[in-house]
Amino acid sequence: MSPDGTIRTEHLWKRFRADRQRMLLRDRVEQMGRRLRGGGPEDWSWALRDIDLHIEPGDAVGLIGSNGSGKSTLLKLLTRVMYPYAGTVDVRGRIGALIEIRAGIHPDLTGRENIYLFGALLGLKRREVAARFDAIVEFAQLNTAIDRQVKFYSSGMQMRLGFAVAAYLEPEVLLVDEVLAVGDAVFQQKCLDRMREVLEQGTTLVFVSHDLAAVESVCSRGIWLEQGTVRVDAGIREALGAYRESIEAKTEASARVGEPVQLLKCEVRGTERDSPATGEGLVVDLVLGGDHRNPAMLHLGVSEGTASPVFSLRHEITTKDGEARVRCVIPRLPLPRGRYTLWVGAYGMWHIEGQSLMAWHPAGQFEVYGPELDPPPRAVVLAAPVYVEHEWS
Ligand SMILES: Nc1ncnc2c1ncn2[C@@H]1O[C@H](COP(=O)(O)OP(=O)(O)OP(=O)(O)O)[C@@H](O)[C@H]1O
Repeated sequence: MSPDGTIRTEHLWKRFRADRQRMLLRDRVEQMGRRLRGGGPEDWSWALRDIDLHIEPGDAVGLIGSNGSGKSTLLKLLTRVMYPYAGTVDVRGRIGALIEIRAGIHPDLTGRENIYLFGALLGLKRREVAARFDAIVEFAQLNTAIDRQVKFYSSGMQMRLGFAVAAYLEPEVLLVDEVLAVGDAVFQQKCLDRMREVLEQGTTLVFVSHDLAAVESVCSRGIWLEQGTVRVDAGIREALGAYRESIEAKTEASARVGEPVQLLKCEVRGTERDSPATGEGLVVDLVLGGDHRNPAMLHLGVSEGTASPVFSLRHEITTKDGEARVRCVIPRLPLPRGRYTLWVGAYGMWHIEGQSLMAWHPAGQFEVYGPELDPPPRAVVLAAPVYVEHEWS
């Protein structure tokens, strides 16, 4: 028999009625028409297709993937708030889960009652819950609100209570979906710290988040879901690298034909040598084309792959005779060693300010040579890599 903390799924399939999703009027009319014509087969869409997973006790797994790829559905099947269409789910040991803010929290009960109820559901004795009660209230920063009915809590308070309960009642498996989306920065940091603590105690963690830096800082294994199937299951860096590359490729693939401003050429190099290096000069040469006569604002950004740049710069341009040549020189590049993506976009300044003339898109990748960043302490997540010149004495 597998030890507590093991998660195993075999040939897991889950489907939903497509018409259960939000429908437009035109979809409803079409659906009614189908029914009137004598029914016809129901529309199903597969949220998970043949998922085989094996997670060992103490593993820290980051579940990543675009919206609708099946991450939340997979967590719901693991907690059994939903059942699969086919296949088996086997999760050993007590499960602490924060899947939806309100999941498992009863609005008419007070915070205190919810904590005891949740503990009882996990099979803990009242005494065992009492021993952890103060830690939960302190973590969730609820103080006197703990004796108020949960329906009067803000969504942030409910989330804090939900996470504290899930993470402090010593589960053997902790499943966490997007906790970072609601809390403020300090609370996000506390959640990440707590996840690391429970991992050190041997708990198995499955963490879903779109905050890839946070996932990387907590997880050692990454599973990338795409359209309900496992696309990559590997070490966290490898999985995140592959996922980031695919995001870029997709953005690039969404063709920019027909836009008023076109990027005709883009070159990135160092000033001292061809390859850019930390603390040395960087030159970006761009040639833009198009028939846009009015001035436009050109934005240029550098990212680690996702559309959110580490920094962005802007410059006013005008395309004369259908062309504009722009050079941007950054005298001392503040980026550590790594692979980066250059993003560009152009936006209108007159008539309709901010109108997209060339959508924000990746224009190319470049490698930076130089020192690696000093690793931060375990409890800290770096949002973006910046190399800061410094001296110690
Ligand atoms: N209760 C439901 N009824 C109908 N369809 C659903 C239901 N729950 C999920 N789906 C569908 O299943 C697919 C997977 O959804 P899921 O919420 O698991 O994705 P996700 O990867 O968690 O997305 P996100 O990153 O947006 O949270 C989507 O197409 C979604 O519309």
